[in-house]
Amino acid sequence: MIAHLKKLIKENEKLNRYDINIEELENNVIKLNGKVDSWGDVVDFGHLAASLDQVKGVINELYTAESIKKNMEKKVKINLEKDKIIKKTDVLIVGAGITGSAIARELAKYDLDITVIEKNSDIAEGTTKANNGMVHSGYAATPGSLKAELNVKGNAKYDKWSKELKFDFDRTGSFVVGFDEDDSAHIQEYYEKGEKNGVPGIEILTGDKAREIEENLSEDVKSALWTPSAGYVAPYEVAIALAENAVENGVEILLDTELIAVDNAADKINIAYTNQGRIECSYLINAAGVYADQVAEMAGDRQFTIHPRRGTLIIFDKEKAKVLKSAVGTTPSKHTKGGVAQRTPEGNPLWGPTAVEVADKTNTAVSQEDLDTIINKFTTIVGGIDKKDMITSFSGVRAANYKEDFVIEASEKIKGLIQAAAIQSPGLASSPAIAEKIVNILLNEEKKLKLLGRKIKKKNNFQAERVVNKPFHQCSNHEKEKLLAEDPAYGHVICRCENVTEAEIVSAIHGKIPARTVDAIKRRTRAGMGRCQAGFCGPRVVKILARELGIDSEKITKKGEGSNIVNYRIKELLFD
Ligand SMILES: O=P(O)(O)OC[C@H](O)CO
Repeated sequence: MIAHLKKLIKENEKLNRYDINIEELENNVIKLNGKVDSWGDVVDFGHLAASLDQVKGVINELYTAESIKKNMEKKVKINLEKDKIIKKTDVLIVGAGITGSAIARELAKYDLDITVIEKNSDIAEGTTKANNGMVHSGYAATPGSLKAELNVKGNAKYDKWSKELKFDFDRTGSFVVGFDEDDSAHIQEYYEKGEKNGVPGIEILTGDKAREIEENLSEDVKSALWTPSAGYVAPYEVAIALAENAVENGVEILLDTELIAVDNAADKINIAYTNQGRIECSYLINAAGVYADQVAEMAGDRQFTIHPRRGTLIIFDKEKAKVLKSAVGTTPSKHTKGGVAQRTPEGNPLWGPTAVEVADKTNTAVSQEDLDTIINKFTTIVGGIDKKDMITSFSGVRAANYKEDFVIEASEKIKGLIQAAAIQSPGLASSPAIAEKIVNILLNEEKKLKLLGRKIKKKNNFQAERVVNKPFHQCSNHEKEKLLAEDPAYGHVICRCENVTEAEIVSAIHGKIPARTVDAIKRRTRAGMGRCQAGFCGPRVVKILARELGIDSEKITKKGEGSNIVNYRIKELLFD
């Protein structure tokens, strides 16, 4: 393997993007020789020192570039043979996570034809769904960075977003707590950064003062950074709300549609080849999350590498909703600003994430070590919650780059390519401001390049308010009676933990962005998110999906191709 890497390194002309001396690089790779059995080992070694970290970046890039090239050659050939044109569009957004959805909705304010492609079967199915939902205040970002600029701006826009798009947002404030002098130094550093970044109301409190706000904080907490502007949301709910509102304003979203190659002849974006056929477009916005480096490579201008960083989260029973009012974070540790104990807007305590570098972008495993790290860290900070209150755990993968800052820019090399990449924390908080920045970049690029050749005007019929039904269990008795008279399926409770009715599930299946998988139903209605974790409602949801989509239950999946739930039937599903 080492010999192969060395050959690749020598052949590759792009190494200077890391300012790496080839000799030094080779020496470092040689140092790894004999100690490396697997790709995972390379990753571990890669984090021993900064120079080795760079080695890992280059190795990662070389491998990615090589495999993309091979895949593209293979897939484009197949696709060109089909030569099917799906559509022509002004702007193609790749990726329907929080970033892509926010950009789509912001661009929908303009007189543009906009298409979003998402390789997964639903919105927010990648990194977004496993985000902890923290709308950070902005104390951790390095002043002068894009993260610093966009975090504070984005955070301030959440009240308006929440009102217009009708998602839950709790601006509860957040702490970073300290136990000793080391922690105090970190808190002081965060305070100074926060002040420079313009975080409103930031202050350092004594432990006692912090306990006046958050009574279950450990007596051992001696000091705390307090930022009242922090809050939390359900990240998938925000992404779906944005995407639905984008659709309400004319955006087309194509799910299960994967970018496989880009025609960039004459150094400009011309055609995006997908697994469904080709899309002709003038602009391509890369919001592809952990795959953004691969998309940039396909589009012809890759200046960054995404190295996946896994984070595990634990969710606890809603019975423990009252344990914390605000979000309580810790001081930084390797690869993370610290992790947080907080609540979801529905009241489930949520702890994490961990931060573990992984080689594979699809590695969302949960290890016992991850779980122990979270439990050990937060049980020393907050009282009143125990392991037995856990209802689920899961992992997501952050889209980290080596600069540890967002990449938000127009390509200088490929006309029409705009990057919204390396969006890791505080990406969720920053997303309203990221979307605005991308729109400004696109408007400026068009003025300069005239790829569309017309003036882009603001629409006067943009509908900012999302049309969405209130959950049935939150309706007044009068509203419930009215709904029941219209549709008796509101009287049929499918998810008993979260009080979700059959009518709501059916409505999600036929919604603006149809929910066609069990997880998509869960993200829109909360069916399966409760204490029993779909033990009761799971099979019933499968049956309703099969009926409404007119397909066999064996074809129903948890989250798209390859995740079928029922293998074969030995008898009919009898329950109702
Ligand atoms: O661990 P970090 O620094 O990537 O942050 C992740 C989450 O935003 C913490 O709330």
